[in-house]
Amino acid sequence: MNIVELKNVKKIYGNSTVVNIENLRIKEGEIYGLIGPNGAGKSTIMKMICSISKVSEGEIYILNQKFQSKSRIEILKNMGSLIEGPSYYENLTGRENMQIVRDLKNLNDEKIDEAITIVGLKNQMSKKVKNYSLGMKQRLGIAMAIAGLPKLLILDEPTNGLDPQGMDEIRELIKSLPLKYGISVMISSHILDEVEKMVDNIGIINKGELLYNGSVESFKVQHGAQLALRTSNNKEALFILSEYNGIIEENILKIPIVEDVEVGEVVNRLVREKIEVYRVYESVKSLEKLFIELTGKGSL
Ligand SMILES: Nc1ncnc2c1ncn2[C@@H]1O[C@H](COP(=O)(O)OP(=O)(O)OP(=O)(O)O)[C@@H](O)[C@H]1O
Repeated sequence: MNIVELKNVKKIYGNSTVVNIENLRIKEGEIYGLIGPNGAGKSTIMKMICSISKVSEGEIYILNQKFQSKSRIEILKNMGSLIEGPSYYENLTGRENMQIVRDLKNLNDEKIDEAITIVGLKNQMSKKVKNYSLGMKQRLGIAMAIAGLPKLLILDEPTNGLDPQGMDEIRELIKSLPLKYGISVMISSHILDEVEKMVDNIGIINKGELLYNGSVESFKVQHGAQLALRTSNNKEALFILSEYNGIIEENILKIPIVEDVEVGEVVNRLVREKIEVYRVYESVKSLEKLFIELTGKGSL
């Protein structure tokens, strides 16, 4: 089942269309990464999914239910979100903040304890939030969003500003949510390497449009896999294989991936020209590089 589906969704501000998505689907049980540079439209998409911002055109379905004013409250019960930072009270303790969430969401203490345990803040509840580290604050924000175990959790750049250890903790936490607690996750980021490690599928977005939607692996195969060769004379080899428009990077000759049969031919041609081939392997570009190629600019 799709947990989220966007059909021909547009967000228009005045004369500018900042989001224009024909089709975007997130399956139940997956972690989906929405990736794009600043201003690409990630927050706007998430806000529309959470019904914080109105859709200008098109339809959004959550768990196959169309978002309409009459179904809104029922649908929102199945969702938790953390968009534009958690909204906690710095001068209150973690527990007091969670008690506010308990009352707002009409939950019991058990549900609150469950959320606190999932995010690993059980021993930090009596501290005031202003004394929390940034990572702890993010985890508290996630606890607030997952209290009551919603079916879908929406996180806008949750690892922003965290140190590597804090990032790792949040990543591990997010990774545990679908299998252990049945929570599907939609997460946005402009730092691709971070997301790559935890998502099942990605949507690459630029200027409000979805440029790619699918697995990280098939994205790499479609856009990034190359044949890498280490030879006795890369420059000569590059010339011999000139029709491939290859490049030499760090002493490795790289050409766009060719069929298996063609790989043999490529090697044979080089050997015939007295070039020794020491190594042949498939090299995959980093998502960051692919992203720059696809959008024409860096993501940072
Ligand atoms: N209330 C608004 N009025 C007019 N334009 C807006 C409004 N909110 C957002 N935008 C525009 O919509 C575009 C998408 O913004 P959005 O915040 O969704 O991008 P983003 O991908 O989340 O980027 P960031 O990571 O910087 O938050 C931007 O060009 C932004 O200027």
